[in-house]
Amino acid sequence: MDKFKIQGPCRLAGEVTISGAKNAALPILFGTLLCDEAIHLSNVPRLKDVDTTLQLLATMGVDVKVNGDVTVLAGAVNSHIAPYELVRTMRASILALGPLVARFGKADVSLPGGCAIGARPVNLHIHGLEQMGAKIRVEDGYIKARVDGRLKGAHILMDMVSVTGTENLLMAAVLAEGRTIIENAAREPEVVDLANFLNGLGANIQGIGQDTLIIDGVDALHGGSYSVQPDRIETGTFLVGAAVTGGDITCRNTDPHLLEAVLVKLREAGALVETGADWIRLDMTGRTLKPVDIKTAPYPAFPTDMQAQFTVLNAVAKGVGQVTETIFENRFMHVPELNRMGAHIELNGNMAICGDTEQLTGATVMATDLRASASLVLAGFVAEGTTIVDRIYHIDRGYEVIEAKLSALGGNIERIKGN
Ligand SMILES: CC(=O)N[C@H]1[C@@H](OP(=O)(O)OP(=O)(O)OC[C@H]2O[C@@H](n3ccc(=O)[nH]c3=O)[C@H](O)[C@@H]2O)O[C@H](CO)[C@@H](O)[C@@H]1O
Ligand SMILES: C=C(OP(=O)(O)O)C(=O)O
Repeated sequence: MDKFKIQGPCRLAGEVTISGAKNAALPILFGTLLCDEAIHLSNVPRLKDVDTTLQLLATMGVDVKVNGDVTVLAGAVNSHIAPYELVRTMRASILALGPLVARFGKADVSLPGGCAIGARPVNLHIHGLEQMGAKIRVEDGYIKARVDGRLKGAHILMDMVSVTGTENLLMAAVLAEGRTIIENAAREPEVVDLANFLNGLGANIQGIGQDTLIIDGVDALHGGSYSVQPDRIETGTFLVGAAVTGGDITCRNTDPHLLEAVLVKLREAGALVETGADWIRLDMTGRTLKPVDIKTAPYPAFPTDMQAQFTVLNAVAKGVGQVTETIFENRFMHVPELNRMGAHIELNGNMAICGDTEQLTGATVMATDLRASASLVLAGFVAEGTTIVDRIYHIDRGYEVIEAKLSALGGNIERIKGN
């Protein structure tokens, strides 16, 4: 297993180009299953999760060409099965369910395995599809969905805000007969990107970006081209990196409107933040980092995928900052590791109280999920001495060439190849 070796302290400064968003690219790639004509996608990040998705599509008979951009032709799909071997490495594989059952009337998708950040059930995905007429059994670890003919439009009230749940039902509704209304839909920018992509192929979705989506089903989608939106979480991670190292960075090819809640908190933390149409600069030179209270919640509130990075910010800042996690019940796996590096963070239920830290010191640390791993890398830049971050396959799932981007910004980080 690969590891990162980080020699701290170091300061991040310079320019970095932001990649396409993982959490938008994945649903869009699964959305190509809805259409039998060629679809050309640009700004697709080169990530482990994208490779897994392309592999999954290929096992179903989809023709996939990667040449910088990605061209997908799902004209000759010959399998409706998403097998455990691939699904276990990536929870987003559940997004095969809606498109397969909508277009082919059948889908066997392995239940995603347990994940470190919480139980993450998929009851809302299943219940919504049942309301649209699918018969669903869970058997041998697989969700098996069947429908005779087309799915039927339905009025669906989701009792929790679920990002991939909304995406699955949205994709299913696009080819269903009649009108589907999804209430309490997720409003995350990645849901918006998926909906815009589908409308570009001839879908009829209204209410995009709002919590009620109205979808009038169409008989078929046509081919087309789409460029995936910038990754707001990658952007936010780099910005926090500059904030905690007293740095000065500019993120290019990004969109400040996608991370307003994060920028508010970075300014509150004392950073100078400037934005343009497609760039964000954060300058912390000579400024004092202040702790900020954050509480994660569905968009447009503060994103759970930025919680671990802000926990590091609070650990490093002078004073006490409170981090409340309301989305996932087990998303503080980075806290004991940060404490091993000298942080003073106390866990109390879904709250982390981050006290004053004299100086973080390098240590060997292990992370169990993607953003936790990223937060440990940022902590390594602040720490005095050598930090080894183990199990970085989590990072490779979601950050494109992260060590190259961070090195170019002055981060002293190298990958140690494992077996
Ligand atoms: C690939 C992708 O886009 N992943 C993102 C997506 O995950 P994901 O879509 O899995 O997260 P959800 O929005 O579904 O989860 C929100 C909450 O709803 C619960 N829930 C969800 C579905 C369901 O059927 N039943 C249920 O109880 C979950 O356990 C969780 O407590 O949104 C999360 C919340 O913004 C992000 O952290 C992930 O990065
Ligand atoms: C939790 C995340 O991803 P996933 O839903 O794919 O596990 C994430 O992107 O932070």
